[in-house]
Amino acid sequence: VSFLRKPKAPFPPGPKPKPLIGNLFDVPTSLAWFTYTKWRKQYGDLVFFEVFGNKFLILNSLKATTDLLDKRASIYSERPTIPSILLMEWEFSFSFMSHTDKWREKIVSSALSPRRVHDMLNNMLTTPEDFLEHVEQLTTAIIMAMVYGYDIKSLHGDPIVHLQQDAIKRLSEGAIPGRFMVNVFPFLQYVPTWFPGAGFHQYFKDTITSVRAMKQVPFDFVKDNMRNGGDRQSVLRSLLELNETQGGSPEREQDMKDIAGVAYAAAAETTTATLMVSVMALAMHPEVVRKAQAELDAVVGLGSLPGFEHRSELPYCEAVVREIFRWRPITPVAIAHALNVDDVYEGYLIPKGTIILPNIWAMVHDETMYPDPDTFKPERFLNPDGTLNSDDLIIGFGFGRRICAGRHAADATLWAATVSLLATFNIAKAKDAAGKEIEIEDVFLDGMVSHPKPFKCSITPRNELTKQLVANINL
Ligand code: HEM
Repeated sequence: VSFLRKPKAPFPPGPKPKPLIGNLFDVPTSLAWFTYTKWRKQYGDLVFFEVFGNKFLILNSLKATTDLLDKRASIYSERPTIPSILLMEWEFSFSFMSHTDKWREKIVSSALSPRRVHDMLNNMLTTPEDFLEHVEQLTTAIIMAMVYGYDIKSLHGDPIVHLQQDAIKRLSEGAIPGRFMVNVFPFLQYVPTWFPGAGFHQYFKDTITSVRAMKQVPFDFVKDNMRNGGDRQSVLRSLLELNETQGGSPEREQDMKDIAGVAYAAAAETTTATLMVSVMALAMHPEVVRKAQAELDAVVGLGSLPGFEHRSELPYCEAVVREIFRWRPITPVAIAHALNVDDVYEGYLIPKGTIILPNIWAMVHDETMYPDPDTFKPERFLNPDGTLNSDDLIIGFGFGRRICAGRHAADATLWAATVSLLATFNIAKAKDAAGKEIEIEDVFLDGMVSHPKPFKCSITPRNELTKQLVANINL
């Protein structure tokens, strides 16, 4: 009786597909969020497209995203499978996470100890030109302490950091849509290794070795620590102890090793990139630096370091942090969700299996919410009397059941690092030999996590007092 069925609702609007290949030639191969945002003007908040029968839906507004990913979370919370990610054994990272409560209290707060931020300040004083590396070292140290109870002193020569950097580099490269044809034609994974163009087999094989080592070596470290009665707390350790109290299943132990392995990917790279945005935004906006420093001096006092106990008394600094997350989100298209049944929204059919791409970039640049969206303006989060307004949603952390599990840790890290830097250093554009300011290019690199293009800036102690403060911090 299918001919009696009511005609199905149409798909949402989008570029017109060609037979078989669909929109293969319409989809952007780099910096996708700019194209998706352009499509918003043309097609609207929902943009639908197809590539070889795979269906995609771009969500270009916060309303549509909340309506679907939050209010209908029960059907919009799967993750799509990306062939290259499976073939590299990276898939564990996208299919887990219900253990988030354990992360918070004890472990997160000890990993965020002020000592690590102070280490960064100290490094800024000694070699300010390496500021990007100091930022990366801070976030890596925090994550490694949180997940493994493992202390790093430097990014250079640390064996565990090295393993993680290699694995993540391979993930980023391997997941770029156009990098491996196997993502477009999944059947290619079955062609033999000697087949022309099958070089990806070797790449994936090496990646598997790299990913396994990246998970195994720090796991052994935690096990050793537990066996020897060490008292280093960590997420992995508390998961393993939980497993032991429940009878100790080897499969679950394997899962836990995998969960911990994702830490560097999900946590260190994202937080590093956001801190880079922080330094970039401050260097480009001297008036913001001045206002934030004035607030810090009034509340904390020049020559002292801010702590979390000051956070609620620093509304302007809080607005700066919110604006950093908004202005240049480092996960501009979040992480794809997948829909597991047919759904109808606003009169359109969204078919089962559609891959949902939340375009965070379009949402944080929505002029009805954030007028003049490309301008870095912390005031947009303040009431006229200088208190914070109610817009405290950080869109950059994603949505619904899949919202970032580390958002509190990330937010706290960004806050602590940003206000500590502001309290002790002037951050400004660097100058060339002739004394002329070197402009900072507002350019971001492509990837799952979009970093600012490396840039130069000047980081100098505010005065002799803050210089001495930082120099003596660790003594
Ligand atoms: C500024 C830093 C960070 C940003 C911008 C960020 C952003 C995101 C985004 C956009 C998602 C996907 C949300 C969605 O699918 O709707 C996500 C997921 C996730 N994040 Fe973060 N993240 C950051 C830091 C962290 C940190 C520090 C951790 C761990 C300590 C972490 C752990 C995770 C995990 C485990 C998931 C997967 C959640 C799931 O699939 O259920 N992230 N993050």
